[in-house]
Amino acid sequence: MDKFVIEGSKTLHGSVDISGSKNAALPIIAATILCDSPCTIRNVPNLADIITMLKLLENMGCQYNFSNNTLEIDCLKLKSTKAEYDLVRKMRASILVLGPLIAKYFQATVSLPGGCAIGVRPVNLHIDALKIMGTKINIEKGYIHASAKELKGAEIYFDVPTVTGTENIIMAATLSHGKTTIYNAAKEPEVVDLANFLNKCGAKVSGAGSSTIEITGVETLKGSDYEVMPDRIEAGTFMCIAHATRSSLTINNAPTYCMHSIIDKIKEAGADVQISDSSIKISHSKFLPVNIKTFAYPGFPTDMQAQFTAMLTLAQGTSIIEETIFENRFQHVAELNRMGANIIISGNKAIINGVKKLYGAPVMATDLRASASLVIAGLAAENTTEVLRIYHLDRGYEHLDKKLQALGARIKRVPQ
Ligand SMILES: CC(=O)N[C@H]1[C@@H](OP(=O)(O)OP(=O)(O)OC[C@H]2O[C@@H](n3ccc(=O)[nH]c3=O)[C@H](O)[C@@H]2O)O[C@H](CO)[C@@H](O)[C@@H]1O
Ligand SMILES: C=C(OP(=O)(O)O)C(=O)O
Repeated sequence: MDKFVIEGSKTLHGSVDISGSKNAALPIIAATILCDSPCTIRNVPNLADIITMLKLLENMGCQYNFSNNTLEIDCLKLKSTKAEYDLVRKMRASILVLGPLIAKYFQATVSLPGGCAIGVRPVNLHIDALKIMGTKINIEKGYIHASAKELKGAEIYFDVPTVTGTENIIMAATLSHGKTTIYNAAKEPEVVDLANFLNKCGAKVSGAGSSTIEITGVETLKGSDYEVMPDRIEAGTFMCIAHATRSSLTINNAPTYCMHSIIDKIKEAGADVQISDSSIKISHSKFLPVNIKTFAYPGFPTDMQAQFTAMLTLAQGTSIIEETIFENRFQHVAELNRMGANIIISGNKAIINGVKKLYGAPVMATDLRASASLVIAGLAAENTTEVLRIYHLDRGYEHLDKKLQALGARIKRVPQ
C-alpha cells in the first residue's frame, strides 16, 4: 500500500493533459462482450478500476492487450458467464457485465456489488428492468443468478435516473427482440459515449443524453475502433487544484462541452476561467464562498463534491454544499477538519466556514473523490500532509502524482 507525502503551499504552473474517462471506459469495455469481432478502444485510462474490469473479462475468457492507453480486446469465446465476488468487491462498476452477458448468452451470475464508503448503492432498478425484459432473476448467497429464453424490448421507467442502470439496460436492449424505451434515463455524457460506441458497432440507440432513450434490437454487433471521451471529473479536479493553490494552469483535452455546472461554480468561487474548445485556462483571482447542490447531469456532479468541499474551506465566507445523490459522501470532512478546516455536517449538508489557512497533517483517504479532496487540501496547506490509503485514488486518477510533479507540486508516492 502507498501513501502520498505532499509539501504544500506551492503555486503550480504549466499545463496538464486530461486522460480518458473512467466512467465512460468501464461500460464500453463491458459492452465488448456483445461484439462478434474484436474491438480496439483508445484513450483508455490506465487505472486500477480498468485493470479490475479487464481481469473480470479475462476470467470469463476474453483476451486482451492493453498498452499505451489502447485496448485490443476479443470477447468472442467466453467460457464462463460468472463475475466472482473477489473482483466485484473491488469495484461496483462490475455490475456492468450483467446487461451484456444476459443479452448475448442468456445467462449471467454476477456477485451483488454491495455498498461502499459513499452509500448503500442498491441495484434494484437494474434488476427490475431486466425482469421486465424477460429475465428470471434469483438472488442467492450474494450472487445475482440471471437467465432468459430471449430478451424482449420493453418500456422501462426508472424511479431515479441511474447511470450504470441506464447503461446496463441499453446494453441488454441492443440484442433484444423489438424496441426498448427507457424513461427517466440518466443523461450523463458517459451514457452518450457508450451509445456512440454501440452505434459504431451496429446498434440502434437513439436519444442518449436525453431522459428518453430508444433502443431497437439488432441480430448481432460487430467490433469497432473507438476513442473514449476525456474525463470531466479529472478535469474538474485540476480546476479545483488550480484555484485552491492560487495557481494558473492550462488544462488540455477537457470535455468542456459537458462541464458547464463545474465551470460555472468555480467561476462563482472566484476563479478566472477561459475556455477554448477543449482547453481550459484557469487562474485564481479571489476566494469566494458558493452554495452547491449535487444533482444528476446536467446538475453539479456528486463526483466533484469532495473536491469543491476541500477548495471552499479557504473561501472568505460560508459555503453550503448539499449532497442529494449518496447518503454518506462526506467522509472527507472529518479529515479536512483535522487540517484546520471548519466544516459542520448537518444532515446531507456541509456548512463550510472558510479559514485563512490549512495545516498539513496525516490524513486517511476513504473513497476515490475523498482522496482527491485530501490531495487538494494537502497541496494548499502549510507544511507536510500525508495522504494514507491512496489505493482509492488509484482507482480513478491516472498518474496524478506525476501530473502534479510536472506542474511543480512537491508530491511523492512512498510505501505506507
Ligand atoms: C461507474 C460509474 O459510472 N459510476 C458513477 C455512477 O454510479 P452508479 O451508476 O452506481 O450511480 P447511480 O446513478 O446508479 O446512482 C444514483 C442514485 O440512484 C440510486 N439507485 C441506483 C440504482 C438502483 O438500482 N437503485 C437506486 O436507488 C443510488 O443509490 C443513488 O442514490 O453514477 C454516480 C452518480 O452520478 C457517480 O457518482 C459514479 O461515479
Ligand atoms: C463513485 C465513483 O465511482 P464508482 O461508481 O465506480 O464507485 C466515482 O467515480 O467517483
